Amino acid sequence: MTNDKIIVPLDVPDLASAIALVDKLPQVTFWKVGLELFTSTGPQILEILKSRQKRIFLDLKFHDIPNTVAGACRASAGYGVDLLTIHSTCGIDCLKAAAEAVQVGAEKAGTQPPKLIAITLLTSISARDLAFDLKIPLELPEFALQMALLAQNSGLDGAVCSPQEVSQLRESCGKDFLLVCPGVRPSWAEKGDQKRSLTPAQAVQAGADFLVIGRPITAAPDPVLAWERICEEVS
Ligand SMILES: O=c1ccn([C@@H]2O[C@H](COP(=O)(O)O)[C@@H](O)[C@H]2O)c(=O)[nH]1
Repeated sequence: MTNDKIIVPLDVPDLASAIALVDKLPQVTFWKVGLELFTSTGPQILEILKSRQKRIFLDLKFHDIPNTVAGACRASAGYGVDLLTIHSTCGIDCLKAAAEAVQVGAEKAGTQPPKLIAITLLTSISARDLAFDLKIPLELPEFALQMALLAQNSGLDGAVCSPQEVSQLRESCGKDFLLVCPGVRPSWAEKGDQKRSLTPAQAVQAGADFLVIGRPITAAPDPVLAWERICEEVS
């Protein structure tokens, strides 16, 4: 069974483990490469995924000053990946510079630019963490919405949000703004460090374009069975 809405993260320490996971789950069409694997292997994993006709979400969550982030976005766009992340809290100048940089980088490399999407608020942050640790004086849903609108007004293609905020963001940002949801947990899976989760079916019903689901699949005793159960629930 395949489902193009589900992105599976390759959160593993090295190339051999990544290839083993891709081989174990040939049904998965969209893989996410994040900080751990990219730091350990560099772009080699991207070439391997492309040679297997997989779609790629390069989730490096850039957060720096505009000049530095623009350089990183230009370089990333040259890899021909499908999705790329930056934090909304980089600010408007940085978001605008990043949006322009992916176009320039892709054009220079002769590839399609990735969809640039902004992290609104990490799904591991609770309302309590936001208020008491980060001292943000806005209600969590309002903060996530403002971060999504900042990204949209800066010319980005979409946002990463928890499934708990997706319906509100969909209503405010419109149908063409990509909404990608990590923090998705089937009822039978452990939440781990995810603090604002919903089930796969609930996340899709709420308006998510893509679900990022990792450990419930990759750490399951039988990853293929876990994948099948989730695909069934979503369809
Ligand atoms: O707010 C965010 C942004 C990114 N992620 C990433 O998604 C996956 C989730 O993996 P699970 O194993 O399903 O928890 C992971 O790679 C994170 O880096 C996120 O969780 N929240």
